[in-house]
Amino acid sequence: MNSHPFLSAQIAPLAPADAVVTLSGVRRRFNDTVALDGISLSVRKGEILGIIGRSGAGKSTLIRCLNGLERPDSGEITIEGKRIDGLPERQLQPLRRRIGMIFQHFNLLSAKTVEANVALPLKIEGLPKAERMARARDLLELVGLSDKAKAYPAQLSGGQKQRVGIARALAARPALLLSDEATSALDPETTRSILALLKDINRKLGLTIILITHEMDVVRSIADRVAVIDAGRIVETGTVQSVFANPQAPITQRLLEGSRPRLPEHVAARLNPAGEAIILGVDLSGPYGQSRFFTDLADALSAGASLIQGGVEHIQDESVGRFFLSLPARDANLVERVRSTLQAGGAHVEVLGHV
Ligand SMILES: Nc1ncnc2c1ncn2[C@@H]1O[C@H](COP(=O)(O)OP(=O)(O)OP(=O)(O)O)[C@@H](O)[C@H]1O
Repeated sequence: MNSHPFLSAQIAPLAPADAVVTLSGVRRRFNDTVALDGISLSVRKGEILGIIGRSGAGKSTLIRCLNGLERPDSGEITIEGKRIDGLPERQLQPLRRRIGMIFQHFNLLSAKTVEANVALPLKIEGLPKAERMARARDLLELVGLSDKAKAYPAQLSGGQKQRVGIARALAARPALLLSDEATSALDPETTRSILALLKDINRKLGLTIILITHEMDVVRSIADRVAVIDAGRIVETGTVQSVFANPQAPITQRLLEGSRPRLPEHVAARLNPAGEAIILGVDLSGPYGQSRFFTDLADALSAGASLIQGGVEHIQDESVGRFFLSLPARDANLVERVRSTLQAGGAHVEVLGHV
């Protein structure tokens, strides 16, 4: 469900019983800059939440508050039911181990082998060598790098380095994996393979993942839910399909611009409050987009509507579509019939203007 852009940041949602992470009214300012302006959200066990926003929106500050590197000025942060805001450093350390992190530039130690990098968090924990090496071997198998255990980071590709980063992040069996722009430095094909690996690990281990990114495609391919952050506030949350099908906040619409059909420029430039043709924007998601919509669309086209532009795509297992139709403004009955039929099917229909 989409939340109202102006309410979501201020009203703390009730945390679900199986929440791994809960933030409530988290604020952080740096002198005159408000980096986080009352962030409230929770992440359920086994969920993948994508947090997306432009540069400067507050993503890094949010991550740093989650892993205890930054303290909020006010508000509460709970990880697995324990308040972490305001804890002294000594008490933060064991809680920090409950959070695995992967980074854009991998942060591997170049002088250590792949298996030593993976086993490092366990060495810090004081696990005996045989146990940590056995765990490193299991993790390297999980990420498909068993044959690189003795290699050094410089001998690996970017995608392989990130696989090592993922294995290392999982070493201490974290409750939460934080991914900070983990695919931003990778090419599209490698990005897809890393995202598929994260989804696979999420399913196999039931691992909760927060993905911080500025790329909608990352969110689209693996997140269950998305939270859009802008100027330190959550301006929109919802399932990935609902946010892609019908983005509410202007910033979400801008972030999605490149990945959804748009009204052609020459039509958009001529939009007016009055004119011969009414332009409708139609957003749909779910089963309606798979069959009945096209029957209804064909009926509308044969009755006098024209299709300007549009398409349907699959987001994970659900179809999401966006279409632009033009209808003769003088035929009010037709306009109303098309509108009510599409709405009855579950589409969101909006009059964008006239040309
Ligand atoms: N230590 C700091 N001192 C002063 N201002 C800061 C500090 N850290 C962050 N800010 C400011 O807070 C705001 C949010 O910054 P933040 O780094 O969290 O954004 P971001 O979404 O992670 O951006 P990017 O995607 O570019 O990394 C920005 O205006 C930034 O300049």
